[in-house]
Amino acid sequence: MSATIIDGKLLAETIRQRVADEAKRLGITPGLTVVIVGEDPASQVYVRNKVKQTEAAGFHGSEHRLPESTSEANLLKLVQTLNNDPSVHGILVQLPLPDHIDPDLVIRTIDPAKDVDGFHPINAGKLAVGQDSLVPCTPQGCILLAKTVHPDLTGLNAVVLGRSNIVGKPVAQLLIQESATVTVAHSKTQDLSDVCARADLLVAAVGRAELVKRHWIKPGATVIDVGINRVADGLGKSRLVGDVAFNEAKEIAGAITPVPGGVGPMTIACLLANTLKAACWAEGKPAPTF
Ligand SMILES: NC(=O)C1=CN([C@@H]2O[C@H](COP(=O)(O)OP(=O)(O)OC[C@H]3O[C@@H](n4cnc5c(N)ncnc54)[C@H](OP(=O)(O)O)[C@@H]3O)[C@@H](O)[C@H]2O)C=CC1
Ligand SMILES: Nc1nc(=O)c2c([nH]1)NC[C@@H]1CN(c3ccc(C(=O)N[C@@H](CCC(=O)O)C(=O)O)cc3)C=[N+]21
Repeated sequence: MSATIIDGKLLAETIRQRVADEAKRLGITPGLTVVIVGEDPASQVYVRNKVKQTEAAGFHGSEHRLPESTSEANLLKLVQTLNNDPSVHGILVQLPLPDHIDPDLVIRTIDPAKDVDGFHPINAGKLAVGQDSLVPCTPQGCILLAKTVHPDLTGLNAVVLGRSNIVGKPVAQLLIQESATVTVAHSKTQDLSDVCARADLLVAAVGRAELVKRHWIKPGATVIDVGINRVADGLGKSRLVGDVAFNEAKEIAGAITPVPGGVGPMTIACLLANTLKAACWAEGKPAPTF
């Protein structure tokens, strides 16, 4: 039997529409600023989509492109200027940054109230202790996609493959909050395929093209594929694949997200939702949830 393909593009569209409607209803024009240093190709894809969708939602979008050679001090100065600009409700500094810039220092410099990525230690800490915060976008997207299959995640055996601060760890935090039973696997995990094969819900966020094979998946499981990996298509061009070998995985999974068209679009939808939340806080209005 072939798995249900979870349509992230469609759900993302629905959420973006709701966010746009709420902003309009509240009479707020949220402002989102993206800062990009250098020319990382993954970031280019993300920024292209983001800019289109920010404007389509009626938000104010702006972009700062800095050359690869920009100094850390220069970037920190820009972040401080944006922190002090009341028309900017959300600040996103594209990662990865060039090697001469410390990403943790940059993240810590962003005002936590404008940290729409949810990467600041204040926001990571609030998420860990269950306080209202700006929650990382991709992990929020993963939960919303999983809930299209399992509206209640209580008691499910969830395996998160990957333990990064931006995806794996916050996904695990959100799943704990949803009362799933959570295992976090990573590059030091023994018997990785067996661990994954026990999952009712498998979230793959490793950044290894098509690492997760058919036999890693429990029959009927729900698979959320976070990976965005660009590989050669053999015809001199490139295509995107996930961390899951989709064609074989869909033969055994109960439901699976595609790449593209799965988690990626949800990340941007949740970014807009976070920006609206930050704007509501700034204006002293109650923030809607999605
Ligand atoms: N769809 C979207 O919106 C987004 C997609 N992404 C994509 O998600 C993927 C993961 O991103 P990110 O979390 O930033 O990546 P990181 O490289 O920061 O983390 C990767 C994690 O996977 C683990 N890992 C790597 N290789 C293996 C392996 N062979 N076996 C087991 N575990 C392994 C690492 O383990 P260890 O800790 O032991 O090193 C680490 O915990 C990437 O493809 C990225 O492009 C990222 C953000 C948004
Ligand atoms: N500070 C920061 N925050 C991030 O959230 C962040 C980042 N830096 N750096 C790069 C990664 C990667 N990422 C993606 C988000 C959406 C798509 C996306 O929209 N993908 C679509 C389209 C892909 C295509 O067709 O080109 C899809 O999967 O369907 C891709 C990649 C966010 N990231």
